[in-house]
Amino acid sequence: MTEGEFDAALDALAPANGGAGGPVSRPGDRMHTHPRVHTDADTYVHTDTYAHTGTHGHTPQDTVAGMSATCAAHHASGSGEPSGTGPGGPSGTGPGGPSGTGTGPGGPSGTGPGPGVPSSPGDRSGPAPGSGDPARPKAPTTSGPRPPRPIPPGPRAHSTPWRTAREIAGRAVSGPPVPTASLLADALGRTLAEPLTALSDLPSFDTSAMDGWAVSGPGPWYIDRPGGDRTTAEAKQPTDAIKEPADKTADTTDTTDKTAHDTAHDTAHPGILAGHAPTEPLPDGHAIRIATGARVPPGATAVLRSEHGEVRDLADGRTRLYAPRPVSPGQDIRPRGQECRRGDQLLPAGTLVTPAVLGLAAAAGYDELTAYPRPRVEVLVLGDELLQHGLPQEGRIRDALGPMIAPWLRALGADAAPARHLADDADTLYAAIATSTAEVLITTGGTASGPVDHVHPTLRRLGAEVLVDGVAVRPGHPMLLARLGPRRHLVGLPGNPLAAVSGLLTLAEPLLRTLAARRPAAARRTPLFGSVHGHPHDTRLVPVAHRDDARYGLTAEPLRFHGPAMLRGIAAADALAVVPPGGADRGTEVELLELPWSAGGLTDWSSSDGWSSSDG
Ligand SMILES: Nc1nc2c(c(=O)[nH]1)N[C@H]1C(S)=C(S)[C@@H](COP(=O)(O)OP(=O)(O)OC[C@H]3O[C@@H](n4cnc5c(N)ncnc54)[C@H](O)[C@@H]3O)O[C@H]1N2
Ligand code: MOO
Repeated sequence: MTEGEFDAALDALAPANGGAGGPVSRPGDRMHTHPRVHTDADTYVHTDTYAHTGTHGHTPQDTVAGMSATCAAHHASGSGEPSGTGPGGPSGTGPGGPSGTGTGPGGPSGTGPGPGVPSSPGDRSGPAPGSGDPARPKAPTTSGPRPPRPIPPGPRAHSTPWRTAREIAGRAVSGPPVPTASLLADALGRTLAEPLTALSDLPSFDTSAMDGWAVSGPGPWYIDRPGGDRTTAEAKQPTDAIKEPADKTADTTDTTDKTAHDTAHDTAHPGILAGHAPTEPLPDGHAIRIATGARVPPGATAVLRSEHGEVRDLADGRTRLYAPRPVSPGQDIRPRGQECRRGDQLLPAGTLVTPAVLGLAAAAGYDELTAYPRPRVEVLVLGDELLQHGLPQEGRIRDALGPMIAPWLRALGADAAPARHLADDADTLYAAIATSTAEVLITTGGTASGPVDHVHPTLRRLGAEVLVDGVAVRPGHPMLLARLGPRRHLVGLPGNPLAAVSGLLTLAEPLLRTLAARRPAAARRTPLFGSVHGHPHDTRLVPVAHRDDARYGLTAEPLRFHGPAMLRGIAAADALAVVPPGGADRGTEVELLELPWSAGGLTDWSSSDGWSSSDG
């Protein structure tokens, strides 16, 4: 069955099942919404496959999240990967015993390894379906007795609830290291360790807000030149005329109207420019041309914009500046200290240094900022099958994680060196971890229990303390977190690319956040544009895109191509939706994990500071 045929089949199913998912056919890469299906076993195809085969059964999940087992099976067979007949043996033979033995996620503290952080009250990855969590939709009713569900092997037995895992990662270190001073440019993406206090008044002098004339008192005004030579700007005007006291009652019969433009753009007499030294006081009744940002001379009472002034040659040969509209005192002058006085706190400690903060700091007189250093992170990409160039071929695939993980870590505030590629060799991995000087090591792949999955044995060999060993989240459940030593940690990301993203956001992000003293992103909840099926026990992270909806306003639209081995969905996503066990219907508000580039966050991912593991 082709992708299109599969989608058509799902569309056809929707009305038959009650169409709970809203519209079923939309353009683009959006995931189709699907009816809630009738049996618990059918609700989450991925896990069912797991349960029946004792091995991973990704294929249905790779295609569409919320779909019936029937469709999934069709799709799986159409895609060339058998459904439910994996190497793990016949249905129901997976190790782990029946469900309900207390190994499911979400129990009281102690179900996860490590420090035993209790589940947060809102942790919905905890109890098994149907256990009365009011926030979770009820499990669909079944038509007959349900056979016991075998527990899948491996990490499942140790799975830490998703929220608990995040809390453990966030508390794995007590706080950031000692702050350091750095040049402004180097502080980007770091967190201020001290309040940003104004080193100067801002503005530090009375400033013209507009190009025009600084004027003193009511008009009309004689026009001066800067530099103390009090002459008119107009060559025709006798010098002595402007040395006379201003005569506000003089005959103002025009002979010629010069437009303001003519005068304002007289480059021979540009007036007071930004950056110029202070000028003499401006006497009452006088005006002087001034540029935006220039110091307003003492005595000036307002700035008249060039487009609001009229320079007229009078019958008596004099030239005067007129303001057809009333000029209010202080108009278009930014008084000294308008934004802040020296010593004012501009930003509190704990502020993320964004480009705007750099600008403010520079404006306020800073050359350096005291901020927490970026955590130094090393990425080790494992897998002999990985190619770094060219087309996938002969069973080998391109490394998708090396190019992705290091810049993503930088966006999370880390100083990540370019990824290193290691052969699938236990001693190589051991040496790389043992000799690394990084505060955080990230490995990709090798977390499961295959013949060349060396991460667990290597951590044992290193005597590491495993804080999280498997998380009740899909994809990515084999992810792990280990303490290698004081303030040295390792996050093991699963090799499947979207599973690695899940691990990055579940374990690496909270750890790096604490190390970098970054504040957690404000929790954001958004209604789902379409239904998403849930895993029976585990939290799901599903790529979503923001989408306007007539009924719900801004919604999160689940995207297709969200299987563990796929990046197509996440690459088009704005966020990952946190789907609780049991799933969520259209319109249900779900928590979103915003992606750094869509959250308005800082995406300082371009380069590292150039450190390598040989640095001290
Ligand atoms: N018996 C079991 N087998 C597996 C389980 C399990 O519970 N029991 N879990 C499955 C799940 S879920 C995942 S996720 C993976 C995790 O596997 P590893 O972390 O050991 O990763 P690998 O086996 O090395 O690779 C898995 C998959 O990902 C591809 N890969 C690896 N690195 C990259 C990369 N840098 N770029 C692109 N793709 C990569 C690799 O070729 C494999 O296809 O284990 C399941 N198995
Ligand atoms: O399928 Mo795994 O869930 O990629 O972690």
